[in-house]
Amino acid sequence: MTTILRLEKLSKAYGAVTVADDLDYGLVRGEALGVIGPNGAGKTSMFNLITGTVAPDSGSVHFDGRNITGQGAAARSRMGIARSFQVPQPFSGLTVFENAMVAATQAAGLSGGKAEQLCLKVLDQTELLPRANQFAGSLTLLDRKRLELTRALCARPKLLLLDEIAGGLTEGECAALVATIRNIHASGVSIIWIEHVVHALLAVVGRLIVIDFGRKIAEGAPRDVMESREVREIYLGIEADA
Ligand SMILES: Nc1ncnc2c1ncn2[C@@H]1O[C@H](COP(=O)(O)OP(=O)(O)OP(=O)(O)O)[C@@H](O)[C@H]1O
Repeated sequence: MTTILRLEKLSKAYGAVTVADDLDYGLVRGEALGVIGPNGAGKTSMFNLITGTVAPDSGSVHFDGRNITGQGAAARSRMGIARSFQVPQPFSGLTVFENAMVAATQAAGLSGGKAEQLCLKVLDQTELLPRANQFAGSLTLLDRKRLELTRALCARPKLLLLDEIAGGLTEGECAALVATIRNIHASGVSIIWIEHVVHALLAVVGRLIVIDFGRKIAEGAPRDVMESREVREIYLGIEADA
């Protein structure tokens, strides 16, 4: 078992607001890790520190055997780190296929037939192939989320960061999205998934961490973590001895 990602004593503050406080954990290659925590706990900031759009005040990020702390976002993307955003950000005036092609050419650096082949493979995996010629702006919320996954996968990532991708979906749509994410994970991509829709998260991840005020306050098997005093007290806002 090798570690694909390691955060070492990572800290970041915006003035008085601490978004990362000595964050320290690793991700095994091929693992799916879930992240939960209250609003404003610093979860998205953690993704910004991993993707390199934000620099830490101290600590380091290691990916695929290299210290990448000094690397920018573009370099990290080329190394194999991709993310989906909380609010899907497709090019609405382009078709689904064209959106995928932008990612395959810009992020994966492919061209011509190779880029097209990758797009078709990913669209099949994300179940968007039947919508390939539809404008992104006309997609349902579920399909916009699938397009967000498609764009991230067309960068050919080793590590996929999912930021609250299940929010706003109906139960049935959520189940369909979970099936797609399980499929992506089964193909070998390592995943870190931040999610408030906990039952969706638990259907995919093998380990869970809890972040509060930028600190990792619990970590372990999902069921143990969900039943822990820290989660009851801080995440669910229930007194531990209630
Ligand atoms: N660039 C910034 N400048 C100043 N404050 C920031 C900046 N980015 C984030 N913050 C603040 O840091 C805190 C953590 O934000 P972050 O988005 O990381 O939390 P989160 O856990 O992802 O929250 P949510 O679950 O609501 O998405 C918030 O109080 C936010 O307002």
